Amino acid sequence: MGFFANLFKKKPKNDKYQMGLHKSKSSFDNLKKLLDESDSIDDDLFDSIEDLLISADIGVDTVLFFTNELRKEVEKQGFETPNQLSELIVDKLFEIYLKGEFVDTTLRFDENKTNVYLFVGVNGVGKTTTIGKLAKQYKDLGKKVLMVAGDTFRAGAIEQLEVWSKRAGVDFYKKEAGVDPSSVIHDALIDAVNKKYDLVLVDTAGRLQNKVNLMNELSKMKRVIQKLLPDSPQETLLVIDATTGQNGMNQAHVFNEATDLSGIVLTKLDGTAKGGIVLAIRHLYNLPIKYVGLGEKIDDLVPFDIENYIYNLFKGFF
Ligand SMILES: Nc1nc2c(ncn2[C@@H]2O[C@H](COP(=O)(O)OP(=O)(O)OP(=O)(O)O)[C@@H](O)[C@H]2O)c(=O)[nH]1
Repeated sequence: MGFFANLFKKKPKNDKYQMGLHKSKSSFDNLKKLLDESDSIDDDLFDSIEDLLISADIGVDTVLFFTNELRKEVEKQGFETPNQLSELIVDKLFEIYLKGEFVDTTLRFDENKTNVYLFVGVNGVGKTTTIGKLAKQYKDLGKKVLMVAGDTFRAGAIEQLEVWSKRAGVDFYKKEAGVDPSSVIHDALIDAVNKKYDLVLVDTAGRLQNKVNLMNELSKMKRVIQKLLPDSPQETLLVIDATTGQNGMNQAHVFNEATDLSGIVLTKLDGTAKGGIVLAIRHLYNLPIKYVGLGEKIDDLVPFDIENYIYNLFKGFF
């Protein structure tokens, strides 16, 4: 059974996905309109499909790869009417995402240990908000959580994180602004281990300097963490704002080269019609998207689920 048949039999349902992908769905509805209104499968149709998918931010390289695969399959299966393409498009999008392997989107969490998650990414992408939302989820699971203000650079960052720690009902560790972030992390971790915290969520400064500085700063933080906790950080998550499109892709490129990322949190998916960035990131960087932000409220962060994602983009098609 193909991905398509499986998916639409199962009908994965999650209201948050449905609402959060509302804008992106409109881009994909245009694709349906295009297939409905076209008379034949020809180069013009493929060009229009490419334009539509590029406008949904799937990215030029990924789209060209995708339509190439689509053309091959159309020829192989002898399809003639545009509507026959719908199922094939769903199957091929899955293939692009899965690449023939199981994509593990769970966050690594070692029971009976102090786990450390490091959040990196440029200013304003939603790091603080994401840390607050995730803190609440782990707290609700009964875990002892500490939020650490590792962004000592930007005025206001420490206070903003503190507000979120209160909202989530978890503890907070800070030093004064301007202090070396690695020293904050070091002292926070000693405290966290002594007090048996299950999870430490570390915010980091979001300035995108040159790659060498970024690399040095991140590797210093990791050295400090690993000296105290050799298996940590369990996760180094790059936070990307889905509304920034190709800019977000460039950030993925720079951070991926500067440090070992374990995954991505894609925020503000609710605020864009360009939700296709999910596929571009996966196709080009092989990084799993582990969580997506689907709104500003504390509950609006959900584990990324490719089935829910594709189902909610294609729901009106069939
Ligand atoms: N709609 C929507 N807004 C979000 C989401 N995540 C974060 N935001 C908003 O994005 C803005 C920036 O979020 P922050 O968490 O302050 O971003 P940051 O990366 O910590 O920024 P700096 O502290 O400047 O580095 C805030 O207004 C958030 O409410 C999301 O998933 N959806």
